[in-house]
Amino acid sequence: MTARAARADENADDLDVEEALALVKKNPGGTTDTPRHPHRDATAWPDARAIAESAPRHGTGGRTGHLTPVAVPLASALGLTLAAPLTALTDLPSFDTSAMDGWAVSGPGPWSVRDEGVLAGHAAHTPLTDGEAVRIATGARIPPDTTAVLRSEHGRTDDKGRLHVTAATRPPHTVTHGQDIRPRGQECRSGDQLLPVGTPVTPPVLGMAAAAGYDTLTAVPRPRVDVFVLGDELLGEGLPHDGLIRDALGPLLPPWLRALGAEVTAVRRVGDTEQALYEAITASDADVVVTTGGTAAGPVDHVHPALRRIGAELLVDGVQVRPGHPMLLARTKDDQHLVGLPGNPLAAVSGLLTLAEPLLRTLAARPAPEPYTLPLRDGVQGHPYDTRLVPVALRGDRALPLLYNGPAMLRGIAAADALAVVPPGGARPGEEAELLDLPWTSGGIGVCFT
Ligand SMILES: Nc1nc2c(c(=O)[nH]1)N[C@H]1C(S)=C(S)[C@@H](COP(=O)(O)OP(=O)(O)OC[C@H]3O[C@@H](n4cnc5c(N)ncnc54)[C@H](O)[C@@H]3O)O[C@H]1N2
Ligand code: MOO
Repeated sequence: MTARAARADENADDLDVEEALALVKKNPGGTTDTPRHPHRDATAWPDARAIAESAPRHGTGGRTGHLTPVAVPLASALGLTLAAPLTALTDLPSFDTSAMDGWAVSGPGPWSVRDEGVLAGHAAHTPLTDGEAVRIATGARIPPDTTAVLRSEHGRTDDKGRLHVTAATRPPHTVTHGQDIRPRGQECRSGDQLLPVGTPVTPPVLGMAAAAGYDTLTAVPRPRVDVFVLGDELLGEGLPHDGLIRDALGPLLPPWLRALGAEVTAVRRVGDTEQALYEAITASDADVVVTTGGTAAGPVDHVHPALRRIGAELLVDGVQVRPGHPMLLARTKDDQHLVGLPGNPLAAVSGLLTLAEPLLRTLAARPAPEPYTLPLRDGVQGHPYDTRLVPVALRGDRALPLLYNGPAMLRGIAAADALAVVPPGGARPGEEAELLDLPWTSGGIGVCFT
C-alpha cells in the first residue's frame, strides 16, 4: 500500500490514547488481562440494531409496532406493506374470455360466419347456434353456447364465406372443446385470498389489486421523518471557505430515508443552540426525528442536553461501532423516536443503517432483509472492541474493501455496493463477512426512491 493509500485507509477508528493504552495495560479495575471497553455504556452493535427494531413495540404501536394502517390509492401504494389480505372482489376472469384473436365457434365445422365481430370491452353478444362462428378478439366476452375459439392462423374462409379448420392445428383439422377459452374464475373466485397481510406492494401487486377490483389498498403508511441538520459551519451551496464546509447530509439523507421506506416531511437546518434544537424537536409531530451532528461532547453538542430537557428516554446512547460510535436512539414521546446521527458523514451513514433502518422497518411493517455473507478479497484491520462497517464493492462472489473509509469521508461509500460488518479484531483475506446492502444496489434506483 502506498503512503497515500495508507492515509486514505485512515479510520477514525484509529485508536484514541485511552483505547491504545487499554490494549497494552492490564485492565485497571480487574484481575485479568482482558481489556475493558473504554465506552462501557455503549451498546454492542447487534444489540443496538435489535433495540431499534423493537423500540416501536413498546410505544403506542402495540405488539406489532407498526403505524396504524390506512386506505392508500393504488398510485401511492408502491413500497408499502399490506395490512389487510388482498381478497378478490370479483371472479378472474370475470366472464368467459377469448384467449386468442380468431373466431368463436359452436359445434364442429365448417361454420357460417356472422357479419359482425366481437371486440374486447363489449357487452353480451347473442348466443351462437350450432354451426355458427363469429370473429372475436383476445379478451372479448365469449358469446353464450360457444364451444371453442379457433385462432385466426388456424382457420380460412372459402369463397362461400364458410369457415374451415386448416391442417395447422394439433391434431390436424380439429378444434377441441373449450380450446382457447379462459373460463370465468379460472384464476380466482370472488372472496379468494390472493395475497396475505405483510406482502410488500410491488408493481405486480398493484396490477393484481387493480385486476381484482381495488382502487385503494389497506396498507401501513410510510413513517413520517423530520430531518434536522445541525452545524453553524455548514454551507448550502458553493465552495468551502473560511472554515465553513458544505452540508453533505442534507442532500444524502432524504433520498436514503425514502429508500428505507420513510416519507421525509421536513429537512431543516437548525442553529447550534440547545434552545433551537429543543424547539425544533418539541414542535415536530413526525413519527421519527433524525438529527445530524451534535452527538458528541463538544461545546456545541446539544443533542443530549435537549433530550434531557424534553425528558426523553435514551434507548441507545453510543454504540460499539466504527464509524459512528456516538449515535443514539431516544423515545421523545409515546409515538415518536429520535435518531441522533453523528455529524461526520460516514458516521451518519453508519447510524442510519444501525438505528434508523431497523426502526423504520418496524414502523412500516417491512420485512427484514435476508442476512448474507461473502468472502472479503482483502483483509480488514479491526478495531479492538468495536464492530467496523466498511464500504465494499461486490466483484463476482467476493467483497472488495474500499479505501477512503474514514468517518469524515464519503469517497469510499460513494463507490460502494454494500457495507461489510467487520467484527472486533478484524478480518483475514478470504474471511466471510456479513454484508449490509445499499438499497439502490438491490432494488434499482427508480424502484427504491419512488
Ligand atoms: N472528545 C471527543 N470528541 C469526539 C468524539 C469523542 O468520542 N470524543 N467522537 C468523534 C466522532 S467518532 C464523531 S463521529 C464526531 C461526532 O460528533 P458530533 O455528532 O457531535 O458531530 P459534530 O461535532 O457536529 O460534527 C463532526 C464533524 O462532522 C462535520 N459535519 C457535521 N454535520 C455535517 C454535515 N451535515 N455535512 C458535512 N459534515 C458535517 C462537522 O463539521 C465536524 O467536522 O465527534 C468526534 N469527536
Ligand atoms: O469514529 Mo466515529 O465512531 O467516526 O463516529
